[in-house]
Amino acid sequence: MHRITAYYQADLFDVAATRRIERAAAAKLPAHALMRRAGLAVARLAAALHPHARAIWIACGPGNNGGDAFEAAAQLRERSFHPIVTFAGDEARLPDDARDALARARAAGVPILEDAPTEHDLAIDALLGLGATRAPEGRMAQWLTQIYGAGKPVLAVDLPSGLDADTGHCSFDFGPGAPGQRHCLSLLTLKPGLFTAHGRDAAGAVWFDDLGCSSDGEAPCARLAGEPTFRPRAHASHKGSFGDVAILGGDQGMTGAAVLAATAALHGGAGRVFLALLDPRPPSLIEPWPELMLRRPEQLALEHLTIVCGCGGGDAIRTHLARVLAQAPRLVLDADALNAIADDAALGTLLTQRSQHRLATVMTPHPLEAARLLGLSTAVDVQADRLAAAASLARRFQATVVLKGSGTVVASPNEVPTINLTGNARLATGGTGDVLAGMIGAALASGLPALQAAQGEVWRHGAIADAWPHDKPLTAGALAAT
Ligand SMILES: NC(=O)C1=CN([C@@H]2O[C@H](COP(=O)(O)OP(=O)(O)OC[C@H]3O[C@@H](n4cnc5c(N)ncnc54)[C@H](OP(=O)(O)O)[C@@H]3O)[C@@H](O)[C@H]2O)[C@@H](O)CC1
Ligand SMILES: Nc1ncnc2c1ncn2[C@@H]1O[C@H](COP(=O)(O)OP(=O)(O)O)[C@@H](O)[C@H]1O
Ligand SMILES: [K+]
Repeated sequence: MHRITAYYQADLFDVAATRRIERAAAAKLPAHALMRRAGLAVARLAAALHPHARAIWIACGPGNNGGDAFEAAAQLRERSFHPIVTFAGDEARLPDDARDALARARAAGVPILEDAPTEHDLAIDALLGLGATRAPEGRMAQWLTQIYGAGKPVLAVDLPSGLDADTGHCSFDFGPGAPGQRHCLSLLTLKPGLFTAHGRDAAGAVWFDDLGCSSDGEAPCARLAGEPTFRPRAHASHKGSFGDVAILGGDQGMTGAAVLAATAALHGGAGRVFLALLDPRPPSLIEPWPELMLRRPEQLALEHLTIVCGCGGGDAIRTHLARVLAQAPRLVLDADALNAIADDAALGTLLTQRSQHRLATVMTPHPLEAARLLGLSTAVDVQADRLAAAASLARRFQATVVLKGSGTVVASPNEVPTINLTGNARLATGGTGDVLAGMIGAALASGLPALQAAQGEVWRHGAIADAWPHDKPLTAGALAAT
């Protein structure tokens, strides 16, 4: 068993694959062995995290997720803890493994109660796991509110109950947990829903135990990206070795977005950075950055540059897009460039054709921009299945897609998508997306392929935010200059 961190690379499996892995594993083992292992893992983690917990409330549901926790209750009782089980199910309809585990909990002397205890030191959420088919209601919903709203530590078995394992979509509002308060032990496989959309808030710290079973032969539906490899700079290098980036954006009133992308590209290591503002009379925003070189948009030699296009672009970006899409060898499309493409099928076709000409493209939509590109009405439709949305955009436009937000997804045609675990809600402040676009531009300019550039810079952008001092405000300007 180990804790999952942002540094860790791992395969993620959806519910269908996990079910197949479970069946294959169970077929090779004696009856109930898998559930005993699962219960033991839960008990060990609970004891390790909260060795002094007196009252441990274990809320068990009607399926095998509850079964895992009956077994954990028996194991905790044998270790001299005082678990109290409440059961939201029908004993006569329990699956075989869970019925056996319930008998073991009773034999160990664990009280099985109807009502939630008035107080607890630790709650174990085992109401629903992979088999959740609808929103928890009635007693289950009430217990979940008590478990996640009490401000007390929670350990979720396999999944926070009601969290969709494939998508991270929640049918129950878990709200945010205090740091260190929520833990989730994922069993047999790691599931993508724990790491994106609402998953990170609901689960808190994720732990993994494969129960001694192999997932070989099953294809992962996604991967945790893990830390990118460090790219050393050769001593024998010069500014031409790291490429030229041009930022094309910054219409009237939005020049700041383009300046943020430019300064991020500069600090991201680009050899030279050109700033081509769309605002014909820009305010003197760039004075603190003498390294930036100002150009008119039509002066840019597109065919020799890495272009970051669209930050603060407004409507004015539309007149430049056809030329940029046709000529730029390496291109990051952000913000208003994406909105323009969503509105204009001819631009969409030019974008799709780039891959045939071996021109590298990274698109960096937030959920609403992704929805527009997919012809969906709201960001909620994208958030309902972020992996599918990113993969669908990558396929449609034959480009690398960075779908931003908690658990940023990076997808490329014919590649397993990755989920990034760096970053936090302090990034939810204006301009941080422009900074990311500039960073990816610098990585593309240095010669990295689109997918590698996107994965690496998404990781670094989030890692900077994670390391940000708590007493210092995180602004996009400061982030760009780091
Ligand atoms: N077998 C083993 O050895 C191992 C099993 N493992 C464990 O098993 C878990 C999967 O178990 P599972 O398939 O039984 O599904 P689980 O999530 O417990 O519940 C299904 C039940 O809930 C019900 N139900 C659904 N939604 C509901 C709602 N909103 N409100 C109320 N009821 C609702 C649903 O009823 P139905 O939808 O059919 O009406 C059905 O009765 C997995 O997550 C892992 O913890 C692993 O540790 C490996 C070892
Ligand atoms: N809650 C969050 N957790 C992790 N990252 C976040 C969160 N909120 C925002 N971010 C990151 O911050 C950036 C915001 O980008 P974007 O939405 O384009 O904002 P803007 O247009 O203001 O630059 C993205 O990289 C996104 O992934
Ligand atoms: K659960």
